[in-house]
Amino acid sequence: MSGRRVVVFPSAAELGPALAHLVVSRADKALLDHGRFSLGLSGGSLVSMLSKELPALPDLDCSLWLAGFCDERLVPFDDGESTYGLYKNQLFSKINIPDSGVLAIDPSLSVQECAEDYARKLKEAFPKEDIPVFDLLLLGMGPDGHTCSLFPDHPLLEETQKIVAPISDSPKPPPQRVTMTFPMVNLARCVVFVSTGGSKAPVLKQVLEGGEGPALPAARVVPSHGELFWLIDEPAAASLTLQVERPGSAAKL
Ligand SMILES: O=C(O)[C@H](O)[C@@H](O)[C@H](O)[C@H](O)COP(=O)(O)O
Repeated sequence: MSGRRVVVFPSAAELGPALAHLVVSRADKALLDHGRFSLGLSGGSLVSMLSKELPALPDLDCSLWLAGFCDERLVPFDDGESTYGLYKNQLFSKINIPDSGVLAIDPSLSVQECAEDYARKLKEAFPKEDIPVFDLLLLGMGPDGHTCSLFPDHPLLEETQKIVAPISDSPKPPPQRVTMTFPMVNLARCVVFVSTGGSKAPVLKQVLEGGEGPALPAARVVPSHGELFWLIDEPAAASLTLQVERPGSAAKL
C-alpha cells in the first residue's frame, strides 16, 4: 500500500467536486497507462454525488471507461433498489459511457448463478489478469462497518478463492446480493471510501483508529499495492484523533 490518506472536507457539498477530480485524474492516468479506465461503483450516497458532480465536469469523456459494480442487489433493474438502475437513470444517461462499457449483473439468475455469471463477465473484461485489477474502486461504509456486501462476522470475509461471491442472508435488505470479495478489492490500483454525516462518526473512529474485537470489514480494505483514500466530512470526522488532511474546497487529490 502507498499509504492511507484521510481527507476531511467541511461538508459533503465540498467533498463532491474533489471526488470528481480524483476520478478524472485516475482516469487520465489509466488511459495513458493502458488505454482504458476501469471503475467500480457502489450504491448509497455515492450514486447521487457522482451523478451530480461527474456530468458537471467540462469535457468529460467516458468513451473508454469500463464501469462495474463493487456489489449489487439481486433485484430487477427497474426496482428502486437496483444500484445499476439508479446509475443508469441518474448517471449513465448523462455521460458518454457506451452500453458495452457497463458490466452489470444478470438479475434474472439465481444468486449463485448470478455471482458466477458476473465473475465470468469480469474475467472476460480483464483477460490478461488472473484476478481483475480495477483502476479505481469507490466504496461506501454502512454504520455497522460493512462495505461492498461484506458484513461484520460474515463467512464471506474469509473468502479467498472467488472474486465475486453470492450472499443470500444480507443483514441489510434486500437479502440477496452479489459482492466483490477482499482478494479482488485489495488488488485495485486505487480505493476511495466516501463517508459523510455524523451518524458515521463512531464507526469511522473504530475503522480508522482501531478498537476492540475483530477488524470491521471496511478496515480490511487495505490495497496490497494501491492507494487508499478516505474522503469524509467534518461531522463524520468528529471523533477522530488521528492526523488528517484538511485541504479546503478546491482540493485536487
Ligand atoms: O448496498 C447497500 O445496501 C448500500 O449501498 C450500502 O452498502 C451503502 O453503500 C452504505 O451503507 C454506505 O451508505 P452511504 O453512502 O449512504 O453512507
